[in-house]
Amino acid sequence: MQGAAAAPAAGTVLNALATGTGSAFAIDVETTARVTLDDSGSITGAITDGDGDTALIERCVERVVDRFGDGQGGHVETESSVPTAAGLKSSSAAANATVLATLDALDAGDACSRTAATRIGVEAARDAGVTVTGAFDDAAASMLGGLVVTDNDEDDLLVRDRVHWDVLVWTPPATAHSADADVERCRQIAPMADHVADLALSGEYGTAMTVNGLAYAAALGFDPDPMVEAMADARGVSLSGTGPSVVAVGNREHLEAVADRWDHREGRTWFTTTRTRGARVL
Ligand SMILES: Nc1ncnc2c1ncn2[C@@H]1O[C@H](COP(=O)(O)OP(=O)(O)OP(=O)(O)O)[C@@H](O)[C@H]1O
Ligand SMILES: O=C(O)C1=C[C@@H](O)[C@@H](O)[C@H](O)C1
Repeated sequence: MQGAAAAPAAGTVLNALATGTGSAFAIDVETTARVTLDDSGSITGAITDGDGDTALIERCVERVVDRFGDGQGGHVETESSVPTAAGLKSSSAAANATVLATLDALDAGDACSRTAATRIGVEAARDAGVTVTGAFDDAAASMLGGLVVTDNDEDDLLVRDRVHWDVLVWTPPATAHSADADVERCRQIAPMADHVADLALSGEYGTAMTVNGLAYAAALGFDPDPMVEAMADARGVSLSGTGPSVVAVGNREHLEAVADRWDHREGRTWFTTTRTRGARVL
């Protein structure tokens, strides 16, 4: 019994750590998961070309088998072009790809809606301790594609919209695991997060992103300079997730000027686009 699926990474409009309301959009880099199920009764995981923690993907297989299978064991392996712990939702992409690949292996894709599949990955992320709120915002953006606004306390989708932006990403060499973020500091900026939620719910995504980026950079101790350097040429720019990546959206011509300014920075500055298509079975 074999299955395979791929899911995209995402960038942030509103980080949910302050209030539980979050917003994110899918970007065109993805993680692929291949799942083989057998009668061994135990589940193992591997990351191609990586030695990261496989607890999340193993837990995803386990949760899907518990619900739709018959006690199968097996193996899951992911391959990814999404940098890990960089703020680009690598965990959500890995979880979604694994959940869909396992459903595919069980031939149970029709028995589980995409929203239900997203919630299984979110529960697995909570089990594995790689998230603060469950990150239903990141997971829904990755699973459904486009831009979402969500209530992460209830794992509810509030808005799904299509956006068509070029996206410039600066990924510094450092990493920052979401689970290690200073949640108390983030809660102190709740009034700003409420304002960002209002902007996002009225479709002012670019401005929402920029206010979010400045507020979270201040709360989490990141340098606001890359955002200041982008503001004149980007529709919106934000620290993504709990950092350290910074994501600017707009059109390519204007973002080239931002890329020139970011190029001297340590790490990688790279272009992608938003993505309307979410996760897919291969
Ligand atoms: N390709 C992958 N295969 C398996 N597990 C992965 C993969 N990518 C990420 N993970 C899991 O997700 C964890 C990283 O989650 P974390 O939330 O810290 O990073 P992120 O999702 O990239 O960041 P953010 O939530 O700020 O966007 C890793 O420790 C690992 O357990
Ligand atoms: O772990 C979490 O709960 C989160 C992590 C970041 O990606 C945030 O952007 C997201 O809103 C919530």
